[in-house]
Amino acid sequence: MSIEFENISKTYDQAPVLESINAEIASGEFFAVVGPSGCGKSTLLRMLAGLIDITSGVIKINGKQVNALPAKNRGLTMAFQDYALFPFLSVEDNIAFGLKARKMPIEEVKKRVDDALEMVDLSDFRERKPKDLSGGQRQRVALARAIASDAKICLMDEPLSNLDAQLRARMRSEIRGLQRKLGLTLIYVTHDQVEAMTMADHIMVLNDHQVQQIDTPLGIYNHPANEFVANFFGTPQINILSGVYEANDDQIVIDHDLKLSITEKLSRQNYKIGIRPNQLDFTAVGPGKGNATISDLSNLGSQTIVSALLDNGQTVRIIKEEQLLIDDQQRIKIFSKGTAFVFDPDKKTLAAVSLGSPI
Ligand SMILES: Nc1ncnc2c1ncn2[C@@H]1O[C@H](COP(=O)(O)OP(=O)(O)OP(=O)(O)O)[C@@H](O)[C@H]1O
Repeated sequence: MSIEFENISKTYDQAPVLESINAEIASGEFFAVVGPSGCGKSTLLRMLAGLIDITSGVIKINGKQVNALPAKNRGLTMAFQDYALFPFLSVEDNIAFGLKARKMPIEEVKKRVDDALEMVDLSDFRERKPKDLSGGQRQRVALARAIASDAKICLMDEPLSNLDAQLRARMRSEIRGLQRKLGLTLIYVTHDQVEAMTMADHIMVLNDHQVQQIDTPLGIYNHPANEFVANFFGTPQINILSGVYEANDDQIVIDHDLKLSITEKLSRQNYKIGIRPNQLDFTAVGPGKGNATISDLSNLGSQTIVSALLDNGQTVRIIKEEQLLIDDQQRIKIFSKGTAFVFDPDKKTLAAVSLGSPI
């Protein structure tokens, strides 16, 4: 089942929350919606579910406008962060409720409930009432209910937010596997860029009431539409540095060792440059040499994240794929080994450029 958002806007008490949202979601696609808290992710999902009104625009499911269709007739299933479970029903009855209501044969209901309970690790909790569960367990019941459903569109709003890291990692791949197997169209709201990157076919990035970019995970990482998107994806965060365009040499100069060769002519003098921490490297040098001083080291086991202060006052983060033992305050020479992004003053991406070799 495909989904289309056509010029969807939403205002609450005249305050805009979403402006002119356009997106097409293909049948069987895993579509993640990401953005910072309050950017309107849940609002978009709730409009699609039919739980709140659309201020203007059209939502289509399988090519048919559904603006006025009641939630229960939209053929969707939902696992929302606060989606209420029936307090008087046991865990298994909560999961089976919708299936029984649709007159599914009882053996089929039992199988689906069993499979779903196993998947979310709650087989031993089937008799319990929601009040006797932890927050994370309740969330898993809501997830199991969505998994067991036979709807072809599934909406999930931060479904893994209350789970511990291990279970969350397992659930990510279980949900992804199940979505593929059943051919579900899955709209998945999260503020977690890693979740979106690892699970989705396409990602919609929302901010400032608007769509910033819709692309594949690698498309977003490799070709961010603007500074916001570049900042949102990637751990540790991309470095945003100031550079000056020198028209004579067609270069953007960050400092005397960090220069970007630019093929296209740029008109303005000052630019923001985005360089991912894995696109920088350094060598240790003697006192008074190089272009930066190490200010902090975080050893993560297989990697080391290094913070360094460039002599011109800008701070950069660099990832080394090794356990690095080096002194704080060590002088280093930073150089580049890959691509960078040049942002114009409106924060749009002008170009992805190759960094010049060290001089
Ligand atoms: N019923 C309402 N009346 C007025 N404003 C609302 C209402 N519901 C949500 N909002 C506002 O709309 C904006 C978007 O809220 P929404 O819940 O969609 O954001 P979100 O991106 O899902 O955030 P989070 O990640 O924190 O859940 C917020 O500023 C919120 O305060």
